Amino acid sequence: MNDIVTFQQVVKSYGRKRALDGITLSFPKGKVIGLLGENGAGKSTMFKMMVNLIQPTSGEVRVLGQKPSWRLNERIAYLSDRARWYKHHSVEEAIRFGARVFPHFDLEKAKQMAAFMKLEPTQIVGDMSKGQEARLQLLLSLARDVDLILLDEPFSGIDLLSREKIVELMIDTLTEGEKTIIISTHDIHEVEGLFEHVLFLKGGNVVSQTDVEALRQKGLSIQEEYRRVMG
Ligand SMILES: Nc1ncnc2c1ncn2[C@@H]1O[C@H](COP(=O)(O)OP(=O)(O)OP(=O)(O)O)[C@@H](O)[C@H]1O
Repeated sequence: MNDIVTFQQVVKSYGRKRALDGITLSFPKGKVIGLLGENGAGKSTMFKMMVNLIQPTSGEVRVLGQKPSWRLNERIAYLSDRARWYKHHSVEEAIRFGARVFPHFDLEKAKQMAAFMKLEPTQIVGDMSKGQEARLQLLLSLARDVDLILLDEPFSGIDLLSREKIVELMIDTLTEGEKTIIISTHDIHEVEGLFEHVLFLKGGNVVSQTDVEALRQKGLSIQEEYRRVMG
């Protein structure tokens, strides 16, 4: 199995609104993948389907070769674009809580990432800035030793320099392994170096998908390709 997630003719309707319009695509295994598209293109809807939070109106989704289910979610880390952490927890407590409740959580890795992301162990979530909380959320997902990591807009609220550092850390730690990471973001320029494969979504359908190496060989950046296919 070379594809970790597949969508076959997937439609999702909310009343008369079609969030996904018969989408057929597959996400290759073992890569860092960008799921890119304008507001309302259907990215969050796709993530939620992969973790069984919503079901397709019609069509079929397969994740790790199976129908999405709560049981399968043990092998997936999912960071929602609306995620909030417990306000009263300190960074240290959040990490210990993560180790208790999330399957395959690497406590040591989480502590190292917190230090790298300049989060003090005693800092309280309720007192954090948006960007600090976003860093905490991100590390709690990245510290899980799972097959598939889904990050829905993980960098929003994180300032430019911190984002660049975090992206560097992710490039160092993620691009070599077996894991598949799917990331949606609007900050394409700053995370260019992270992606190995990109999918472009528009109006509930995939308009293009390509390996980033193939783009580079054509002398194109992801941002230039985005403008070309979305324009
Ligand atoms: N619960 C819902 N009820 C009605 N419409 C919805 C619901 N959830 C999503 N939609 C609609 O489905 C479409 C796709 O939404 P989705 O959140 O998947 O987009 P997105 O690509 O993640 O957007 P963004 O980049 O703004 O986060 C949008 O038009 C949105 O308004």
